[in-house]
Amino acid sequence: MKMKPSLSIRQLTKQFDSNLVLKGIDLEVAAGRFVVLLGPSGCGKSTLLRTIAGISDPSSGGIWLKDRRIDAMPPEQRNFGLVFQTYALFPHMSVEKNVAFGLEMRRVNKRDIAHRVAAALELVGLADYAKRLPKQLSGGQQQRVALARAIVIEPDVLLFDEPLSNLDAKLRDTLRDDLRALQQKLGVTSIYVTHDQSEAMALGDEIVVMKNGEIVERGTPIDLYRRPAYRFTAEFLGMTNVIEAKLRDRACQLPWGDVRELENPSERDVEGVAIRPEDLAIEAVETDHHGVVEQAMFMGAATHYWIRAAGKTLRAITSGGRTAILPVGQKVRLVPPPMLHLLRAHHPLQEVAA
Ligand SMILES: Nc1ncnc2c1ncn2[C@@H]1O[C@H](COP(=O)(O)OP(=O)(O)OP(=O)(O)O)[C@@H](O)[C@H]1O
Repeated sequence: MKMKPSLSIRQLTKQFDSNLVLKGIDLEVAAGRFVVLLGPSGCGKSTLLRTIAGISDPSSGGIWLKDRRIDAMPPEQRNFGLVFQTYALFPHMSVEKNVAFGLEMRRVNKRDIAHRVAAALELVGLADYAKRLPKQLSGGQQQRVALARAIVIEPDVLLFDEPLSNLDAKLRDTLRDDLRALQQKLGVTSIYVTHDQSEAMALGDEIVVMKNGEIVERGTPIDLYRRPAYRFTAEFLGMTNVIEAKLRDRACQLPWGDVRELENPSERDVEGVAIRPEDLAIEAVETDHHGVVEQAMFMGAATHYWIRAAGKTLRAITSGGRTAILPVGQKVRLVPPPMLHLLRAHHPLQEVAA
């Protein structure tokens, strides 16, 4: 397999009129890595992806593919494969013609085109659909055609902008798993935009968390989930409870009196401790309670609780559906894990600016 290049984005900004949508993005994507840009609507993920694709020009900064600067290059010369939320297939062309289009533009010879189109359709599981028109396919199949069209050109980089969001839940999971397997097989450097945290965790070698046109932090899904530096990441990635606690040396005291050790006691500018809902056990009690069940929702594999305690609503998730569900109004004790993790309030750029 040909070695795929890395991608470097340096000090990239994008301004629409007076609106600074990207505020100096620095991002390295190592060769063959699958990096997910995750953040709430409007944080600039799509703008960043479109700038990498060359559909949108940066206001300042640069983009390098290995050591070749590409930000002034027209999109068609970048050799990037793009897959968008809307499939953007040519409606009057068959599946194979749609997939062949990029190769015809590159003046690849006919025999090679036929061979490569067949191989790409095989890879996305559509070998039997070559002669169909897009309208004769389901949404999931149309997105597979778009994927075949993106990979058939043997791209240096694959760019995805919420490609699964028009599909229903079941199809979305299947296509997500297939997409990941395909990316690993091809080893193509990939950037994927989503606002869905579970999609980001399932797909990414790394997740880059964005907020207001800036990168908050990046890391592997496990690191960001288990040890986020910032409150924003913790809340965006796992509905984490953030609790104001009194800090005492290497430990903290929770509002209901319990004392717990800290995983990262030397952290500065902290906003609270993190307790993920699945780590917060609850016990029904009659006296000495910490909180009261505000809402309970049975979800099959788990039951989700909203507990009113310490002046706020905390989330708790208990696994298994075998035990009885605690009723609304039930008094409970909260049992957090023995070791807690401190969260920082500000993200790095704010700290630099301060
Ligand atoms: N062509 C444009 N002209 C003016 N403003 C734009 C343009 N494109 C995007 N914006 C603005 O840039 C900001 C970031 O938009 P962008 O689409 O990149 O966000 P996003 O994180 O991808 O959100 P979503 O998930 O909703 O697409 C928004 O405030 C948006 O209104």
